[in-house]
Amino acid sequence: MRRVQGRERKDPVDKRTIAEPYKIKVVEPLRATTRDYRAEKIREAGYNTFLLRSEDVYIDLLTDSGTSAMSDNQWAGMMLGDEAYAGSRNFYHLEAAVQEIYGFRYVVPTHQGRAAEHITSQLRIKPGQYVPMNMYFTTTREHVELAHGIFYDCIIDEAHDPANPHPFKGNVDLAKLDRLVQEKGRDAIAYLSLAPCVNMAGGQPFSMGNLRQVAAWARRHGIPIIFDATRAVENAYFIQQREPGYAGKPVREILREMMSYGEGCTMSSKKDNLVNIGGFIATNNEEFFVQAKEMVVVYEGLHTYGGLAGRDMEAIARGIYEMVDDAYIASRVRQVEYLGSRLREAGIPIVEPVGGHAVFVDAKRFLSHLPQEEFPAQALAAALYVDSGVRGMERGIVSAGRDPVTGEHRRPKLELVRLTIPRRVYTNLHMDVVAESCIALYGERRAIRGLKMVYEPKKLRFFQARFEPIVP
Ligand SMILES: Cc1ncc(COP(=O)(O)O)c(C=O)c1O
Ligand SMILES: N[C@@H](Cc1ccc(O)cc1)C(=O)O
Repeated sequence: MRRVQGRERKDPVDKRTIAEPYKIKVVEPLRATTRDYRAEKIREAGYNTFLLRSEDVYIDLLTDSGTSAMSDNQWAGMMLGDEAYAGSRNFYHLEAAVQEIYGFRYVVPTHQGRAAEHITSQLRIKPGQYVPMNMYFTTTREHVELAHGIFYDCIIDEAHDPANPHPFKGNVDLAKLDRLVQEKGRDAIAYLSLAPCVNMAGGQPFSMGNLRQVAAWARRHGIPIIFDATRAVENAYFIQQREPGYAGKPVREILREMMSYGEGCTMSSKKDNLVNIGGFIATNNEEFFVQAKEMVVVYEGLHTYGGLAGRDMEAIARGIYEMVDDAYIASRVRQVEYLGSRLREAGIPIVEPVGGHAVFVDAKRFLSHLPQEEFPAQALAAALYVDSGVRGMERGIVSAGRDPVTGEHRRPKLELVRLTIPRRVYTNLHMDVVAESCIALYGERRAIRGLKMVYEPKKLRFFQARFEPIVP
């Protein structure tokens, strides 16, 4: 594959490059640093990439959350912010965009996704109830547990195997759902929380076929589906590309069909919606809507702004229409695949297939000389930063935290470093720099030492934990 700022069509007849469907109008300089400087900075940051200053990072692949480049249309919308406390016109634009594109009737804005999760968990979970999810997400599970609910993993087993090439590793295993109902009874289940493009599995989509079956199961048992719609458009793109019957169908229609199987969703707009801040709850359940509106005023702000400025709601509304542009979403997901293909060609172990928002390096295989107690993914993310100033994120034993009942480390099968690609921000030459750094490190992998944790926060420990190298 040519190293150019576009990607090549798979179609052997037409080998022409497809470029990004936008041009760059504003740029932000990047700062290069030396290796010694970075070694000092990561030490000061306790070997945790979350604790680095962004100005010390060269290419920032920590997250795709809130890091998108907004369009000129979104920036123009920011100038039309109606900063009224109540009834801002931008709220009505947001509401209309969600109704039109996601298809849910009622909308409650929140300042970001976890606020929507907080309100939903508190209102919809009775203590002791289970919430089946297609793999955990850190904040979602935390809010389930804070509401005294119990997380239940119902994703297919293939999702826990980084090398398994299943095209829809985000699928739900219906036998696991059946088992839960048989053992605990229907009333022990609060709702099904389904995430498109499952973050912790590597950005893996579910298929429409699987979703239809899950929806039929849920209807039969009277259990609502509440999506975590954070990366739903990326999932819609994979359905378009991989699922029979959907080729050539606009992602906009696919997304609408996906959402039609749910009662509602929580949303972190900081991803698919192409903005730097925001989120919402959307639902067709009027009773839940009324309760959520009552609760949002306690934690976020009035129900027509939910912790957001008018200008932020306008940017989300416009981003919602932009995200369903087929050319945009193809370009976004193909850039992720481009980085994945460079690593794959070099023999670096990554999660296959490559997901929608990030390439996940398999630290277990990359650093096979380190046991999981020495935090291989944490060590690899730190080493990558020292090598090139590229910032990724640990997604392994540190992220998994401790079991609330036993207090023991949870030991996920996946021990990964996530290289997360912000939307419309970097070019493929940046991806080449990232790939070259991973390749160089792979050559020197035996020199990477394990870490010990010297500070461990009680909740969501990966954000602030501190480490030191293990001295042999
Ligand atoms: C799948 C998923 N759900 C929920 C959230 C929570 O969203 P936020 O960061 O906006 O609070 C995130 C990111 O944090 C996410 O990736
Ligand atoms: N949702 C964002 C921010 C985040 C990162 C890690 C987390 O565990 C929680 C939130 C992301 O996935 O990048």
